[in-house]
Amino acid sequence: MPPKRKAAAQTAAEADAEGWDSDDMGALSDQEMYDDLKKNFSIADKKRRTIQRADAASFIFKHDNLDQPLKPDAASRPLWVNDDGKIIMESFNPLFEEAQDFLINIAEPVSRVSRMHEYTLTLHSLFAAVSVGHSSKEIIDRLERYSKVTLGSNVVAFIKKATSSFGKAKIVLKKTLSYIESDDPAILQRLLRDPTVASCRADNTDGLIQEAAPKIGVMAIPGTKMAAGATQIAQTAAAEPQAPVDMIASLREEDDDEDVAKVHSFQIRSESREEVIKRCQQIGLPLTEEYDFNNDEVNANLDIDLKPHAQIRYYQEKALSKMFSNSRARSGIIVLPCGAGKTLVGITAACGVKKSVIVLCTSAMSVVQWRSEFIKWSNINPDDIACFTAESKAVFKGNAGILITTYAMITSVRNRSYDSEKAMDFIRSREWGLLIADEVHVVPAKMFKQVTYAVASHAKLGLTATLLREDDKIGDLNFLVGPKLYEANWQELSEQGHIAKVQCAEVWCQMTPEFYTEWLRSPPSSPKNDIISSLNPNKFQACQFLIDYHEKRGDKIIVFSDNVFALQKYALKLHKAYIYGGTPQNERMRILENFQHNPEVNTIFLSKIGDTSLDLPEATCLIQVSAHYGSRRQEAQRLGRILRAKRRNDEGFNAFFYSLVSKDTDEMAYASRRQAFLVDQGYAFKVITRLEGLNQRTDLAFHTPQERRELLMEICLAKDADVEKEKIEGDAFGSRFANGGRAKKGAGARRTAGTLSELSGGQQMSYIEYNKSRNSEIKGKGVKNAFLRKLNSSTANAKKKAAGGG
Ligand SMILES: Nc1ncnc2c1ncn2[C@@H]1O[C@H](COP(=O)(O)OP(=O)(O)OP(=O)(O)O)[C@@H](O)[C@H]1O
Repeated sequence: MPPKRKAAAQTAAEADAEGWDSDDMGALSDQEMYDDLKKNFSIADKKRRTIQRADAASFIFKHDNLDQPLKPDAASRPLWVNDDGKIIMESFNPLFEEAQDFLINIAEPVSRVSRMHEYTLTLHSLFAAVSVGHSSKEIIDRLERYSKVTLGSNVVAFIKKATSSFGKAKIVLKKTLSYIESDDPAILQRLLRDPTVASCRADNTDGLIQEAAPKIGVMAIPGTKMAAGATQIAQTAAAEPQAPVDMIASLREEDDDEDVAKVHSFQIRSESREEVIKRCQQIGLPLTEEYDFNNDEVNANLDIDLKPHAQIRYYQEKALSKMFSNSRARSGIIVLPCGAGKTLVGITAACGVKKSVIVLCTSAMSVVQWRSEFIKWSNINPDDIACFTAESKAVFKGNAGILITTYAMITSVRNRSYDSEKAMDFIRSREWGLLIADEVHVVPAKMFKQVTYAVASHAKLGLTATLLREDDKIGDLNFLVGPKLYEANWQELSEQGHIAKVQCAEVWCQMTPEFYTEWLRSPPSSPKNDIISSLNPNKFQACQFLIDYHEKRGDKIIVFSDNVFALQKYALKLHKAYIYGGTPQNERMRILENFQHNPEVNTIFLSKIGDTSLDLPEATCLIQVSAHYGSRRQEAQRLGRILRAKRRNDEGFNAFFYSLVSKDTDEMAYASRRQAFLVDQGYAFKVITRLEGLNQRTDLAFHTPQERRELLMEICLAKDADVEKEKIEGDAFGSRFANGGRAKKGAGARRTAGTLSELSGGQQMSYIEYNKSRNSEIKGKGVKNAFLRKLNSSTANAKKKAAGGG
C-alpha cells in the first residue's frame, strides 16, 4: 500500500476509534446484566467456532442453536432467534406483518433490507417493551411461537432477567406531585432500601400508599375528533387499507394480560425527580415516566382537538398508541423518517393531553412551521399559541396554551433582554403537560438537561428521524426523554407512498493524473487533501453532467459540499447560487424562495449549513460532492431532504441521491461508512463507474489539461485556512461531531453495479444528444436568470460599498 493510501486507512481507523456506534448505547449496563450469563455465552461461543459450515449462509447468522433441530413446521414460522438475542426474520413469510409489529415493540431493528430483517434484543428494547405493556411471559411465548427453533436457554434467561427488573416501577405526577408507583410493593421496598432514593422521599411514613389500579381499556387516542377509541381506530384502519395491523385485536390482547388490581406508591420530592430517575437506572430498576393527565385537576385544560379533516395515518396511530395506552401519557421517543409526519404526531399528542404544551425546535424557522401546522391540523385558537424566539417574546394570555421555542432560547446563557427574561420566568414558573422535543437526536445531552431543569413537564415526547449520533450521548436520551416507543420502517412507508422512493447511487470518479499525484504528495492531515479529492475535475464534470441531466428531467437539485472552498468553485463555475454559513439571512431566503418558485433556478449549492440550520424547500435530486467523513447521521439527514418530494405520488416517480466519490482516496472508505445506516433501512446504493455520454461532451468544465492545471495551481496556492472545513457560528448541533460515525464491523454499504439509465428508468438517454449545456449559455451570455442577476448585482454593490467604505 503506498504510504498515502496507508495514511488514509489510518485516518479512517482513527475516525473509527473516535466515532460512535449506536451499538454502544447502554453498553455498560448491558455488560452488567450479562455478567452472570457470560459463562453460558462463552460455552456457546466455543460451540459456534467448532460448528462446521453446513451451508453458505448459516455461519453469517452465527447461530448458536444449530444443534437444535428445526421445528417440523419451521418453514411457516417467520423468524430465527439466536441465543445471543439476535433475530433474523423473513420478510416474505405470511406471518411477517404480525411478527414485525411485535418485534418492533420488543427489539431494536438493526437492518431491514428487502428479504431479511435483523433485530436484536437489548436491555433498552426490553425496557421499552415492558413500558408499553408486554409481560415477560408474553414476550417469550410469542417469540417461541414465531421461531423456527426452540428458544435457547440464554435468551430466555436474558428476557426474564431484563423484564423482571425493568418497568416494574413508574414515576408519575398526580396533582402535580411526584410518586414512585408499582403494582409490586416489594419493588418499592427494595427501592426504599437504597439510601439515595430513601433520602428523596417526601413523607416520613414507613408505609406505602395503596389504591386501585387504573383500568386499561381499548385505547382511545385522546383528542382526536373521533374520540371513542374503537371508532377512531376502526375509521383510521378503513381510511388506510394498507394498515397491516388489527389494532383493536392487539389492544384487546393487552387487555387480556391485565391482572393488576392494586397499585402501591410513595411520594418523592419533585425537585429530586432527576436524581431518583438516575439512581433507579443505576441500581437496575429504571422507572418509566407517565402522566395521568385525566386526573390532573391542577393544570388548566387546553381547548384543542384535531380538525375533522385530520386523518392520522396507521403508523402515526401505532406510534401514538405506544404513548397513550392506559389513559396516561408515557414519555419516550418516536422515530419516523423525514417527511413521514412527525409534526402531526406531536400535534395529536398535544390534543391528547389537552394541557399546556411546550414545543422545542432546532431553529426559529421550525418554530414558525410548527405554529402554522398547529393551526392547520387543530382547532386551537391562534391566540393560544405563543412563539418565543429572538424576534418574538410572546407568551400566551390564557391559563393554558402552546408555547413554541428553540432549544437555544431556553438554554442561552448570554445576557437576556428584559422581555426574554420575562418569557423565561413564565416558562419556568408553570407546569407543562407535555414537552415535545423535535429533532431530539441532534440536541446535545447537556443542552437537553438544561431544558429539563428549566421546563417542568409531566410528559416528554421526543421526535426524530434517526437515533444516530456521532458522539457518545445518544444513550442519555433514554434517561432524559424516555425509551424509544416506536420506529417506522422506511421502506414500508416509501412502498405505501407516504415518503418518496429514492434511488441511491455512488458515482466513482477516477482522479485525473495531476490531481492524484498531488493528492498522494500532500500530507494526510492537510486540509488540501479533501479539496483535491472534492475538486477532482472528473468529479466536477460528473456533477455538471448530472445537474444537466436532472434539470432536463424537471428535477430540483441540491448539491451539497461541506467544504466551502469547493462549494464556491463549483457554484461559481457553473453559475449557480450557493449558500454557506457566511451568506446573509436575506440572501439565503431569496435563494431558497427562487429555488422553490422560479422555474429558472433549479439547482442550488449548499454547505453543511443545509443539514440542520435551513428550512429547505423540496428537492427531487441530491448530489453530494463533499461530505463530513463517515457521518451516517449526515447521510440520513441529507437523504431526508428528498423524502418529502411532492411528486412522490406521480406514477414511477423516483427521487435521486448521488454521492460523488473520488476513486482511490479515503472518500471511498468514508462513503461506505456513511451509507451503513441507510443500507440498514433497506436502501441499495448502485455504483456507477461510467456516466454514459460524459466523454463525448466537450462543453464540460475543466475539459482541457490547461484548465485542470490552473485549478490545481489555485488549490496549491490557497492558504490552508481558506480550504478548511466550515465551522458554522452558533451551530450547537453540528460542531460537536468530530470525525464521523463508525460503521458496524461488516456493515459496509451494499453496492451493486448500475447505470444512470437504469436508475432513472430511461431506456434511451436523450441527454447524449444534448450538447449545448445551460452552463455554456450562461457563460456565453452572462448571467441570464433575473434572480441570479439580482443576486450578483447586490453582491457587487455590497463589494463596491465595502471598497468605498475602506
Ligand atoms: N396524516 C396525514 N395526513 C395528511 N398529510 C400528512 C399526514 N401526516 C403528515 N402529512 C403531511 O406530510 C408532510 C410531511 O410532514 P412533516 O413535515 O410533519 O414531516 P416530518 O416527519 O416532520 O419531516 P421532517 O423531518 O422533514 O421535518 C406535510 O406536508 C404534512 O402535512
